[in-house]
Amino acid sequence: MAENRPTPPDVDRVAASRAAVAARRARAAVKSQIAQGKRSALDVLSAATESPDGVEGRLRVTEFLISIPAIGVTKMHRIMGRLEISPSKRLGGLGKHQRDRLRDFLTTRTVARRGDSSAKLVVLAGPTAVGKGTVAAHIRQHHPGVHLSVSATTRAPRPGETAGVSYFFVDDAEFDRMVAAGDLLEWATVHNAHRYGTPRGPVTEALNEGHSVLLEIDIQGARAVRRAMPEARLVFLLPPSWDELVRRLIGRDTEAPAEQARRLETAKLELAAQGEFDYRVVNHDVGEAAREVVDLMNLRTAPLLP
Ligand SMILES: Nc1ncnc2c1ncn2[C@@H]1O[C@H](COP(=O)(O)OP(=O)(O)OP(=O)(O)O)[C@@H](O)[C@H]1O
Ligand SMILES: Nc1nc2c(ncn2[C@@H]2O[C@H](COP(=O)(O)O)[C@@H](O)[C@H]2O)c(=O)[nH]1
Repeated sequence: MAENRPTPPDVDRVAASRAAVAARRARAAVKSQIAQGKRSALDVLSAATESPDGVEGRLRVTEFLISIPAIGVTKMHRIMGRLEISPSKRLGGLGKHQRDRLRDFLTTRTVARRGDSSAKLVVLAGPTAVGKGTVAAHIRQHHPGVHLSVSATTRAPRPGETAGVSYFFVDDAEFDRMVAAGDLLEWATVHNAHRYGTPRGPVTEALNEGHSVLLEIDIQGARAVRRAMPEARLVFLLPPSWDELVRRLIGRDTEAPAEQARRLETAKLELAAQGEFDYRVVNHDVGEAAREVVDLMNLRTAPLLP
């Protein structure tokens, strides 16, 4: 009889295995809440962030994604690759940038799937001097329903530009801080000169509140948004011709000749990237181009690229 009594190590093992079973059941319950729509994936991610060793924090990212309706194994692997998260990671073990990418992905997916046709993330990009800023300013003035993201930049203000409206003008140290804190949805060094970035918070907040958001950014930024938020619509603004683009750049008279030449070199590469975009809009007339872009925010009239 005495030799059948559990020894202390046996008792520990039994307790550990009971705890493991209970933890597995708790994780299965969370997954089924997500699958049945009783709990949002964003809510589970927030709980995992707050308490990395809690039930949600112990969920593997792979099982978390698969429990989301309409995400199967193939799609899950594609998403993991795009978000650059290794399959062994648990929600609570994600680095800040990985967590930000996952949250951005879930936010745009949620907005897109709730069928709110008025809430779209649209990226307007195109070569230098094509008129992105002019078209964006026209949209700000005539289409108040569109939320225009205000970028941060390390370049100095130009005459007529207003801090907090045209850009948030910051120094290098502040830009470094924003990058390190994960405050930027994307950022890039543009024309080999200054850094520009999209503040993350206002974009996700506006989308969650059901507003359309327009980002007027360069092509590197557009590519980064596509990676972070695949539901975003990418619009490429084209000049009526190369000569007109050159005329606009020189006519704007905001860059010295050397900088103009550098921007035109970049413009050739940027024009070659137009095929990566979902839509193209030719900027013959500012009002018409602005209307086309706004139409695209509701995905109504403009044709999809082949
Ligand atoms: N449809 C248009 N017809 C004629 N001129 C235009 C048109 N759109 C913009 N412009 C002019 O072209 C010049 C460049 O426009 P803008 O500064 O908006 O370009 P951008 O694409 O924002 O440039 P960058 O990327 O270098 O900041 C400006 O002088 C602007 O007034
Ligand atoms: N990647 C990003 N590019 C941005 C952002 N904000 C603006 N831009 C682009 O920078 C160039 C130059 O702008 P300028 O005002 O100095 O002429 C232009 O192509 C903008 O679209 C941003 O947040 N991210």
